[in-house]
Amino acid sequence: MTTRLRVAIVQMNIEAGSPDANFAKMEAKLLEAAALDPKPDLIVLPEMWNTGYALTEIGKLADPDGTRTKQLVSEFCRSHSVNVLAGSIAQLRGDQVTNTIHVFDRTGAEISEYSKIHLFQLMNEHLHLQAGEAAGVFQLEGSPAAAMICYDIRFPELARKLALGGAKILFVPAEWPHPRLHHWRTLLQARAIENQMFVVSCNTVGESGGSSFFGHSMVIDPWGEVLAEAEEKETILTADIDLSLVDEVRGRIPVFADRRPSLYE
Ligand SMILES: O=C(O)CCC(=O)C(=O)O
Repeated sequence: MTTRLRVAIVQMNIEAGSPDANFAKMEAKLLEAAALDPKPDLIVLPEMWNTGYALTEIGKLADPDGTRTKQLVSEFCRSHSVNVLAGSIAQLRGDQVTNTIHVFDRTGAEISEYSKIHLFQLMNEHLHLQAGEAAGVFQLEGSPAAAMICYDIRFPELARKLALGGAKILFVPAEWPHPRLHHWRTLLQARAIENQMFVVSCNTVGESGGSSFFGHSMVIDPWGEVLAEAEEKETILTADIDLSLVDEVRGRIPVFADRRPSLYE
Protein backbone atom coordinates (compact mmCIF):
# COMPACT_ATOMS: atom_id res chain seq x y z
CA MET A 1 0.00 0.00 0.00
CA THR A 2 1.24 3.47 -0.86
CA THR A 3 0.13 6.58 1.03
CA ARG A 4 1.61 9.00 -1.50
CA LEU A 5 -0.33 9.89 -4.62
CA ARG A 6 0.36 12.42 -7.33
CA VAL A 7 -2.93 13.46 -8.89
CA ALA A 8 -3.52 15.24 -12.20
CA ILE A 9 -6.92 16.89 -12.69
CA VAL A 10 -8.14 17.49 -16.23
CA GLN A 11 -10.11 20.75 -16.08
CA MET A 12 -11.51 21.18 -19.58
CA ASN A 13 -14.14 22.84 -21.73
CA ILE A 14 -16.70 20.25 -22.81
CA GLU A 15 -18.60 20.66 -26.07
CA ALA A 16 -22.22 19.98 -25.16
CA GLY A 17 -23.87 17.45 -27.49
CA SER A 18 -20.63 16.41 -29.28
CA PRO A 19 -19.32 13.08 -27.95
CA ASP A 20 -16.93 12.59 -30.89
CA ALA A 21 -15.24 15.95 -30.28
CA ASN A 22 -15.10 15.30 -26.52
CA PHE A 23 -13.62 11.80 -26.93
CA ALA A 24 -10.92 13.15 -29.27
CA LYS A 25 -10.11 15.97 -26.88
CA MET A 26 -10.11 13.69 -23.85
CA GLU A 27 -7.68 11.30 -25.52
CA ALA A 28 -5.29 14.22 -26.09
CA LYS A 29 -5.74 15.46 -22.51
CA LEU A 30 -5.07 12.00 -21.08
CA LEU A 31 -1.84 11.80 -23.09
CA GLU A 32 -0.85 15.28 -21.91
CA ALA A 33 -1.50 14.32 -18.27
CA ALA A 34 0.36 11.02 -18.50
CA ALA A 35 3.37 12.78 -20.07
CA LEU A 36 3.80 15.14 -17.10
CA ASP A 37 7.08 14.91 -15.24
CA PRO A 38 6.85 13.61 -12.56
CA LYS A 39 4.18 11.31 -13.87
CA PRO A 40 0.86 11.24 -11.97
CA ASP A 41 -0.39 8.11 -10.21
CA LEU A 42 -3.98 9.10 -10.91
CA ILE A 43 -5.76 11.21 -13.53
CA VAL A 44 -9.17 12.68 -12.62
CA LEU A 45 -11.75 13.70 -15.26
CA PRO A 46 -14.80 16.00 -14.96
CA GLU A 47 -18.54 15.29 -14.84
CA MET A 48 -20.43 14.26 -18.01
CA TRP A 49 -17.37 14.87 -20.17
CA ASN A 50 -18.66 12.82 -23.08
CA THR A 51 -21.86 14.82 -23.68
CA GLY A 52 -21.91 17.89 -21.44
CA TYR A 53 -25.33 19.12 -20.39
CA ALA A 54 -27.15 18.28 -23.64
CA LEU A 55 -29.93 16.84 -21.52
CA THR A 56 -32.81 17.10 -24.00
CA GLU A 57 -31.00 14.73 -26.39
CA ILE A 58 -29.11 12.75 -23.77
CA GLY A 59 -30.76 9.42 -24.65
CA LYS A 60 -29.25 9.58 -28.15
CA LEU A 61 -25.83 10.85 -27.03
CA ALA A 62 -25.12 8.74 -23.93
CA ASP A 63 -22.52 5.96 -24.15
CA PRO A 64 -24.38 2.59 -24.33
CA ASP A 65 -23.26 0.62 -21.25
CA GLY A 66 -20.21 2.90 -21.07
CA THR A 67 -18.54 0.73 -23.72
CA ARG A 68 -16.74 3.46 -25.65
CA THR A 69 -15.47 5.07 -22.43
CA LYS A 70 -14.32 1.79 -20.96
CA GLN A 71 -12.44 0.87 -24.14
CA LEU A 72 -10.62 4.21 -24.31
CA VAL A 73 -9.76 4.54 -20.61
CA SER A 74 -9.03 0.93 -19.75
CA GLU A 75 -6.58 0.60 -22.65
CA PHE A 76 -5.03 3.95 -21.75
CA CYS A 77 -4.50 2.90 -18.11
CA ARG A 78 -2.89 -0.35 -19.13
CA SER A 79 -0.55 1.13 -21.71
CA HIS A 80 0.50 4.09 -19.49
CA SER A 81 0.40 2.26 -16.14
CA VAL A 82 -1.76 4.93 -14.51
CA ASN A 83 -5.03 4.97 -12.54
CA VAL A 84 -7.90 7.01 -14.01
CA LEU A 85 -11.06 8.17 -12.26
CA ALA A 86 -12.93 8.63 -15.51
CA GLY A 87 -14.97 11.60 -14.32
CA SER A 88 -18.46 10.82 -15.06
CA ILE A 89 -20.13 10.07 -18.35
CA ALA A 90 -23.71 10.02 -19.52
CA GLN A 91 -24.29 6.27 -19.75
CA LEU A 92 -27.18 4.52 -21.46
CA ARG A 93 -28.63 1.54 -19.53
CA GLY A 94 -31.58 0.07 -21.38
CA ASP A 95 -33.76 3.13 -21.95
CA GLN A 96 -32.41 5.11 -18.97
CA VAL A 97 -29.40 7.40 -18.72
CA THR A 98 -27.22 7.62 -15.61
CA ASN A 99 -24.42 10.03 -14.68
CA THR A 100 -21.73 7.49 -13.91
CA ILE A 101 -18.10 7.39 -12.76
CA HIS A 102 -15.88 4.47 -13.73
CA VAL A 103 -12.52 4.01 -12.00
CA PHE A 104 -9.70 1.99 -13.58
CA ASP A 105 -6.42 0.85 -12.06
CA ARG A 106 -2.98 0.69 -13.67
CA THR A 107 -3.72 -2.68 -15.25
CA GLY A 108 -6.84 -1.33 -16.97
CA ALA A 109 -9.18 -3.24 -14.64
CA GLU A 110 -12.34 -1.41 -13.58
CA ILE A 111 -12.25 -1.14 -9.77
CA SER A 112 -15.32 0.96 -9.04
CA GLU A 113 -18.49 2.45 -10.49
CA TYR A 114 -20.72 5.16 -9.01
CA SER A 115 -23.82 6.85 -10.41
CA LYS A 116 -24.88 10.29 -9.11
CA ILE A 117 -27.38 9.79 -6.30
CA HIS A 118 -28.74 13.35 -6.01
CA LEU A 119 -30.07 14.78 -9.26
CA PHE A 120 -29.89 18.58 -9.62
CA GLN A 121 -33.40 19.84 -10.25
CA LEU A 122 -32.26 23.41 -10.98
CA MET A 123 -30.69 22.07 -14.21
CA ASN A 124 -33.52 19.59 -14.90
CA GLU A 125 -31.41 16.51 -14.30
CA HIS A 126 -34.36 14.75 -12.66
CA LEU A 127 -36.32 15.00 -15.95
CA HIS A 128 -33.65 13.27 -18.05
CA LEU A 129 -31.45 11.14 -15.80
CA GLN A 130 -31.92 8.12 -13.58
CA ALA A 131 -30.49 8.52 -10.06
CA GLY A 132 -27.94 6.05 -8.72
CA GLU A 133 -28.91 3.84 -5.80
CA ALA A 134 -25.60 2.98 -4.16
CA ALA A 135 -22.47 4.63 -2.82
CA GLY A 136 -19.36 2.97 -1.57
CA VAL A 137 -15.67 2.96 -0.81
CA PHE A 138 -13.08 1.46 -3.13
CA GLN A 139 -9.36 0.77 -2.82
CA LEU A 140 -7.05 3.02 -4.79
CA GLU A 141 -3.45 1.76 -4.73
CA GLY A 142 -4.43 0.01 -1.47
CA SER A 143 -5.95 3.09 0.20
CA PRO A 144 -9.68 3.59 0.83
CA ALA A 145 -11.24 6.21 -1.46
CA ALA A 146 -14.72 7.32 -2.52
CA ALA A 147 -16.44 9.47 -5.12
CA MET A 148 -19.41 11.80 -5.32
CA ILE A 149 -20.61 13.94 -8.23
CA CYS A 150 -21.17 17.73 -8.19
CA TYR A 151 -24.51 18.47 -6.39
CA ASP A 152 -23.80 15.45 -4.09
CA ILE A 153 -21.45 17.67 -2.07
CA ARG A 154 -24.48 19.53 -0.69
CA PHE A 155 -25.33 16.35 1.24
CA PRO A 156 -22.90 16.08 4.18
CA GLU A 157 -24.51 12.86 5.34
CA LEU A 158 -23.29 11.11 2.19
CA ALA A 159 -19.71 12.28 2.71
CA ARG A 160 -19.88 11.24 6.37
CA LYS A 161 -21.16 7.78 5.40
CA LEU A 162 -18.21 7.38 3.03
CA ALA A 163 -15.76 8.58 5.69
CA LEU A 164 -17.27 6.15 8.21
CA GLY A 165 -16.79 3.47 5.56
CA GLY A 166 -13.08 4.26 5.70
CA ALA A 167 -12.56 6.74 2.85
CA LYS A 168 -9.45 8.89 3.26
CA ILE A 169 -9.84 10.71 -0.02
CA LEU A 170 -12.99 11.92 -1.76
CA PHE A 171 -13.12 12.63 -5.50
CA VAL A 172 -15.66 15.07 -6.89
CA PRO A 173 -16.06 15.38 -10.68
CA ALA A 174 -18.37 18.31 -11.42
CA GLU A 175 -19.92 20.73 -13.88
CA TRP A 176 -20.59 23.48 -11.35
CA PRO A 177 -21.61 26.85 -12.82
CA HIS A 178 -21.49 30.52 -11.93
CA PRO A 179 -22.64 32.27 -9.78
CA ARG A 180 -22.11 29.77 -6.95
CA LEU A 181 -18.32 29.75 -6.67
CA HIS A 182 -18.50 30.51 -2.94
CA HIS A 183 -20.78 27.51 -2.41
CA TRP A 184 -18.36 25.26 -4.34
CA ARG A 185 -15.26 26.35 -2.42
CA THR A 186 -16.98 26.39 0.99
CA LEU A 187 -18.75 23.05 0.61
CA LEU A 188 -15.61 21.27 -0.64
CA GLN A 189 -13.56 22.65 2.25
CA ALA A 190 -16.29 21.78 4.74
CA ARG A 191 -16.47 18.18 3.51
CA ALA A 192 -12.66 17.94 3.92
CA ILE A 193 -12.59 19.53 7.40
CA GLU A 194 -15.58 17.76 8.94
CA ASN A 195 -14.53 14.34 7.64
CA GLN A 196 -10.80 14.94 8.04
CA MET A 197 -10.05 13.65 4.58
CA PHE A 198 -8.56 14.83 1.29
CA VAL A 199 -10.98 16.23 -1.27
CA VAL A 200 -10.00 16.29 -4.95
CA SER A 201 -12.45 18.05 -7.24
CA CYS A 202 -12.46 18.38 -11.02
CA ASN A 203 -14.74 21.05 -12.50
CA THR A 204 -15.26 22.13 -16.11
CA VAL A 205 -14.85 25.52 -17.78
CA GLY A 206 -16.66 27.32 -20.58
CA GLU A 207 -20.20 28.10 -21.65
CA SER A 208 -22.84 25.55 -22.40
CA GLY A 209 -26.62 25.32 -22.37
CA GLY A 210 -26.93 28.85 -20.94
CA SER A 211 -24.58 28.05 -18.05
CA SER A 212 -21.02 29.20 -17.52
CA PHE A 213 -18.69 26.83 -15.69
CA PHE A 214 -15.91 28.41 -13.61
CA GLY A 215 -13.27 25.74 -13.15
CA HIS A 216 -11.56 26.21 -9.76
CA SER A 217 -10.84 22.53 -9.46
CA MET A 218 -9.32 22.04 -6.03
CA VAL A 219 -7.18 19.73 -3.93
CA ILE A 220 -7.87 20.18 -0.21
CA ASP A 221 -6.12 18.46 2.67
CA PRO A 222 -7.77 17.07 5.87
CA TRP A 223 -7.09 20.39 7.70
CA GLY A 224 -9.07 22.18 4.99
CA GLU A 225 -5.93 23.75 3.49
CA VAL A 226 -6.11 24.27 -0.26
CA LEU A 227 -3.07 22.51 -1.74
CA ALA A 228 -3.90 23.45 -5.33
CA GLU A 229 -6.62 25.41 -7.08
CA ALA A 230 -7.09 26.07 -10.79
CA GLU A 231 -8.16 29.32 -12.42
CA GLU A 232 -11.07 29.74 -14.80
CA LYS A 233 -9.38 28.26 -17.87
CA GLU A 234 -8.47 24.87 -19.31
CA THR A 235 -5.58 23.32 -17.42
CA ILE A 236 -4.17 20.17 -15.89
CA LEU A 237 -3.86 20.79 -12.16
CA THR A 238 -1.46 18.60 -10.20
CA ALA A 239 -0.87 18.00 -6.51
CA ASP A 240 1.02 15.59 -4.29
CA ILE A 241 -0.99 13.98 -1.54
CA ASP A 242 0.23 12.05 1.49
CA LEU A 243 -2.70 10.07 2.88
CA SER A 244 -0.91 9.48 6.19
CA LEU A 245 -1.99 13.05 7.10
CA VAL A 246 -5.56 11.73 7.45
CA ASP A 247 -4.62 9.49 10.39
CA GLU A 248 -2.56 12.30 11.93
CA VAL A 249 -5.47 14.78 11.80
CA ARG A 250 -8.00 12.21 13.01
CA GLY A 251 -5.63 11.45 15.91
CA ARG A 252 -5.23 15.14 16.87
CA ILE A 253 -8.96 15.98 16.87
CA PRO A 254 -10.81 12.67 17.38
CA VAL A 255 -14.08 13.67 15.72
CA PHE A 256 -14.97 10.10 14.80
CA ALA A 257 -14.43 8.80 18.33
CA ASP A 258 -16.40 11.77 19.77
CA ARG A 259 -19.51 11.32 17.63
CA ARG A 260 -22.78 10.61 19.49
CA PRO A 261 -24.88 9.15 16.70
CA SER A 262 -27.60 7.91 19.05
CA LEU A 263 -28.57 11.61 19.57
CA TYR A 264 -28.79 12.59 15.91
CA GLU A 265 -29.16 9.60 13.64
O1 LIG B 1 -25.39 22.54 -6.46
C1 LIG B 1 -25.03 23.38 -7.29
O2 LIG B 1 -25.08 24.59 -7.08
C2 LIG B 1 -24.55 22.94 -8.65
C3 LIG B 1 -24.79 21.49 -8.90
C4 LIG B 1 -24.66 21.13 -10.32
O3 LIG B 1 -24.40 21.94 -11.17
C5 LIG B 1 -24.77 19.71 -10.69
O4 LIG B 1 -24.95 18.84 -9.84
O5 LIG B 1 -24.66 19.44 -11.89
